[in-house]
Amino acid sequence: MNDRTKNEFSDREALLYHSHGRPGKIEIIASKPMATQRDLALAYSPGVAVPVRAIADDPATAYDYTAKGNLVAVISNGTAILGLGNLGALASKPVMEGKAVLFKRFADVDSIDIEVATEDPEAFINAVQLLEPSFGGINLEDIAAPNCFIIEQTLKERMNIPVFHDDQHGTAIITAAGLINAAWLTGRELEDMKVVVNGAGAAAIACTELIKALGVRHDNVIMCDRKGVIWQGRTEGMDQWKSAHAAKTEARTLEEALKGADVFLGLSAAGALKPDMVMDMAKAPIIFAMANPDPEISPPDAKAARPDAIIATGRSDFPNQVNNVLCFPFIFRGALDVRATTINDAMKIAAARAIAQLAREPVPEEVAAAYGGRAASFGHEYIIPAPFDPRLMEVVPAAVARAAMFSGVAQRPIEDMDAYRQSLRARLNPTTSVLTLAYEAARKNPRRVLFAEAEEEVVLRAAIQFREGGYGIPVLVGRDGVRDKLKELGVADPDSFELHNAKHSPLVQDMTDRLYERLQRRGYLRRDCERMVNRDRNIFGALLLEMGHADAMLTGVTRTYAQTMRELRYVLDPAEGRTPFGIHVLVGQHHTVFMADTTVNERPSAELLAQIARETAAVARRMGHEPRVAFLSYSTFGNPPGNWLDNIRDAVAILDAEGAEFEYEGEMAPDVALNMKMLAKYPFARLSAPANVLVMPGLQSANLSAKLLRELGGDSVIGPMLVGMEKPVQIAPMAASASELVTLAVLAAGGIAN
Ligand SMILES: NC(=O)C1=CN([C@@H]2O[C@H](COP(=O)(O)OP(=O)(O)OC[C@H]3O[C@@H](n4cnc5c(N)ncnc54)[C@H](OP(=O)(O)O)[C@@H]3O)[C@@H](O)[C@H]2O)C=CC1
Ligand SMILES: CC(=O)C(=O)O
Ligand SMILES: [Mg+2]
Repeated sequence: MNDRTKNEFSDREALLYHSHGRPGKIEIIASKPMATQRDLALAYSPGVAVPVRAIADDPATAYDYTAKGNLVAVISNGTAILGLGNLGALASKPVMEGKAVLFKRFADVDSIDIEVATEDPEAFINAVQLLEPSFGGINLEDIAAPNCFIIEQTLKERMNIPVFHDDQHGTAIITAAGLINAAWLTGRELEDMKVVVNGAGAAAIACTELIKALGVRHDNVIMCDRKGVIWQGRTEGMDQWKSAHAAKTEARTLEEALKGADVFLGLSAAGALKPDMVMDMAKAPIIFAMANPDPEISPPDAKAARPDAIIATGRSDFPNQVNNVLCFPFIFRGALDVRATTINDAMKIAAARAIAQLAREPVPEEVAAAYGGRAASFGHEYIIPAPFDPRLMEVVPAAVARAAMFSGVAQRPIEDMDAYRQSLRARLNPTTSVLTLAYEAARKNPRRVLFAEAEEEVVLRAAIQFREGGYGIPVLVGRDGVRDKLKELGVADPDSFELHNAKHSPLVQDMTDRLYERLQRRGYLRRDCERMVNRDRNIFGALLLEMGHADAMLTGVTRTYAQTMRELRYVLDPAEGRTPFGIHVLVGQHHTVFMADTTVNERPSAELLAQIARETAAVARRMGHEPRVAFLSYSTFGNPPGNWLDNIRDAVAILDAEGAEFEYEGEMAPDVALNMKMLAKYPFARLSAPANVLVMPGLQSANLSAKLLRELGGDSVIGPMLVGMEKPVQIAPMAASASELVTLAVLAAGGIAN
């Protein structure tokens, strides 16, 4: 099934995403040096024996000497994979790997997936309980009811670390948060609401229990399963967990149950709710269709049937994503940080209330972009924060940690809550967040980005991703065969891509006139210009940009950087009063460093070094970092002496004279700039912490360093970003991947790099 109409991607792309490069979504990275014989002697035998003995003497020290305290296992037997049913342990692995990386992405929790091939609850319990030494917490996932209840309850009793069945409690917490807000918006009290729950499995039972604990009355809830209403007296297909929620009612079908109901909570399967069933619901009904990947009813169908409804789904591509991803990373973060022995009801309710409260608060400007084009103020289309809202990381773990401390399950209470909240913020790499925000800003304001080298498969894949991610409209430059290639890449409607080919373009005459006007006094004849327009894709593309057929341009994979720059400069000028230059951004989990000028100016003057410092500091700020600029040199404050230092010293003096409003210092060697211990040897230096903006003394050292880091460094590298051109244009590295190209296209369109 190639399902582009339903999803933002085709099935082929989903498979490519998973198989590309290293198969799967997860890898393990060593957190300690492993370079030398001595490192190995410490990491493994004989050094490792020392922590072994320490842990044997005092088991609590495992949290000090191993990764246990920040490590969660995501464990499944694959009996209820999303709403796809029992497809087995192996088939659940992509989901479990996905959950593991979401733990890392959203809350810096290290996580590993474990698939256990048994449907026998006792065998499953035995397997998991034996894993206690390895982990700080256990996240059970996609295990079908009713065995999931037995499994979780037994493991909670037998294990002394948090055990949390995400489909039950993560879902219940986020459902409760959404429901509290939807009730508030529609002027309802929880105790008066008539609720129909469709599904009677892991998620449905736990959601029902939590909303009842929060005030929804037992008599006001009707639960349905595949056989219809679970009514008091029904015997078929029952178990003790369903019986506990059996209703005293004459209704026997979902349709009957929904008459006059205020709320539909769907935790069942795709398409279970038909539009005509919602017609008889109460005024301003609340419809949470949470089955994944496809909801019980699509939001457009629900909206068409009931325009007055508040509608939520489990998906990210509709407003109001009620999905446990909003909960599980953050609840574990809080639980791990206080070394909680369990995740109890007080912690769950604290998480639900914190999430509900966050949605009611105004969204700060720097977070607004995270909401893309969607409503970002509390209302029908925004009852719940989006998972990539960075405030969740600060608010939810802190609420959970506090509740754990008050309810007496925290083994290591937090002494300074303010400092803890700060440390939570620091765990999120701002560049990752800013890139997310840049992506969302692009979705909010989609621009036309010209991909000048559309014959290249990598460029076409980037253009497809760019369009289907909703980041903007790709404008392609390439020959006619490009449409066949689009088809080969799974695009059903290649004609819907705007393609410019100089061979047929009616714009060539006009372009030639413009180029001739620019170049006639630089020794070019009109026929030279005509040839350039017809033959050079960068010149042709830049003219399209110049003439307003695109808002930004991306090129670079078929020619060297310098050659591409030369071609672009026939058409495009630097922005007034600025000299273009390049920035590489080095992104690690715990640090981000901006390095400039890595691409354009061979020996920058003092004035240019000062401009590079100023503008790179501004880019760093736009990406969420308070800049601390170091002017790098082989020499630190005059030692060793040399002839190349004057420019740097003059650049510092220029910034002094103009009263630059960021920290800067120089000249200094990279180890001084980046290492606090070295920096401390120069107490007069005006950097309060290691530098995060490195202004390089010349292109030789800058370009070499950037390329070495790109090829050898463990961190990921963004860029180079070209800044200072009159029009947003980016030159990608020749070896750029499709996702690197998409990032550059987004940065160009979104203005971060300009
Ligand atoms: N948005 C979110 O965050 C989450 C969503 N979910 C979704 O909830 C659903 C259930 O997951 P989970 O509880 O883990 O699975 P379970 O297997 O434990 O439960 C499934 C339940 O759904 C019922 N069901 C299935 N089809 C229908 C139908 N057509 N009409 C009525 N009831 C039906 C089953 O009925 P019976 O008992 O008769 O077999 C069963 O009670 C999935 O679609 C899942 O994706 C789950 C967790 C989180
Ligand atoms: C979101 C989730 O956990 C599920 O659909 O199973
Ligand atoms: Mg699940």
